[in-house]
Amino acid sequence: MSIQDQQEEKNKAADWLQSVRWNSATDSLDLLDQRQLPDEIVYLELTTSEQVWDAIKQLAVRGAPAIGIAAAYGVYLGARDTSGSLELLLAETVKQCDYLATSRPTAVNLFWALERMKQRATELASAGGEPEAMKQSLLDEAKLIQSEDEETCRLIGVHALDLFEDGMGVLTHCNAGGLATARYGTALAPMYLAQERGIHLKVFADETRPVLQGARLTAFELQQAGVDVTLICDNMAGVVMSKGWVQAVIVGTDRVAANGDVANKIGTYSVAVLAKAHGIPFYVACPMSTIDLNTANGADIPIEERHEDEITQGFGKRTAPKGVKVFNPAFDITPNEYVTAIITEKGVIRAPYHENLKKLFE
Ligand SMILES: CSC[C@@H](O)[C@@H](O)C(=O)COP(=O)(O)O
Repeated sequence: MSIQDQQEEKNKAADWLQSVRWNSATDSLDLLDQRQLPDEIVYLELTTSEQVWDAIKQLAVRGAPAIGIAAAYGVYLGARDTSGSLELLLAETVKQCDYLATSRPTAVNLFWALERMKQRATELASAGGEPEAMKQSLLDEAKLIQSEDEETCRLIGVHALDLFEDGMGVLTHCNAGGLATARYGTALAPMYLAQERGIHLKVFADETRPVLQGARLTAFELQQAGVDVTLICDNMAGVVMSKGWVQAVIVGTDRVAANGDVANKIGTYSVAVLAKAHGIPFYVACPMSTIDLNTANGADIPIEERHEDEITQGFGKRTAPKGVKVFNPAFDITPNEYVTAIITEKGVIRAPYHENLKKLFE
């Protein structure tokens, strides 16, 4: 059975909540609408690349690896109705990749996945053959991106768990869990593996203002899995650290620059500073596809700014005066000196990041 078929079998049999699911019966992308969690489990049935673009923009699917996977399927959806030659199909595929790349700017996994789809399309077109076969191969590539991510996340979990001990308190920010990836997550992968192995970790989940990925998603998925999780407001991280309840912080990331600066959900930088002040290690977990050696440092990472309503009337209730000035960056940069280690599928990387990140790709 090919890896793509295995992915589809897994999808059918999944006993965990999948953020992204290819539905071969309807030839559609079934996306878990994360905006509706934890209240409702609703899958959107997407059949066009415009719908995928919108789902990424509106955070129906979010988290760097999951965005990349969804976009890869979006390329297929956008290109599949093209009729005519291989050249036309290639041109349409490239157009779809460029279009989907405009949905969100920070997570480099989006651009990584789209580049991979473009390269695959170029290879297929130059190899010749039937356009229909090329379309199928594009779909297979998207499935491959998804199944590889599952394995990658599991490996990240294995390496990260080596840094933790039974009974430790671990704080996390935002959601870098199964919902943000194909499965397991990055920062949450060691928590799932710890549970499989009977190791007890006590997780503190920051609620993560303004759109509460920590409360709605991290607390939800860990609770569903039976992991010991305590939800705190973002401004409580200092107090739980000062009480000695946290022995490690672990977060995901949307992009790691060549010098080890890390972009992640707004508020991550504050957590890193607090961790340093309390002598607590601050770990960043990510697949290698999140490391961007073409971006020299954090200042060069584009930071998405989102609508002011997320702050002034998030979830439909007005909580700030109309017309007040608002600043709403979705991400911040944690400078590399705050990062104790970066955990990838290939192992644990420590400073000097400039050299060690580069070595990772050699
Ligand atoms: C494994 S997901 C890593 C990051 O993408 C995650 O921590 C994060 O910041 C997500 O932000 P979001 O705006 O919800 O897409």
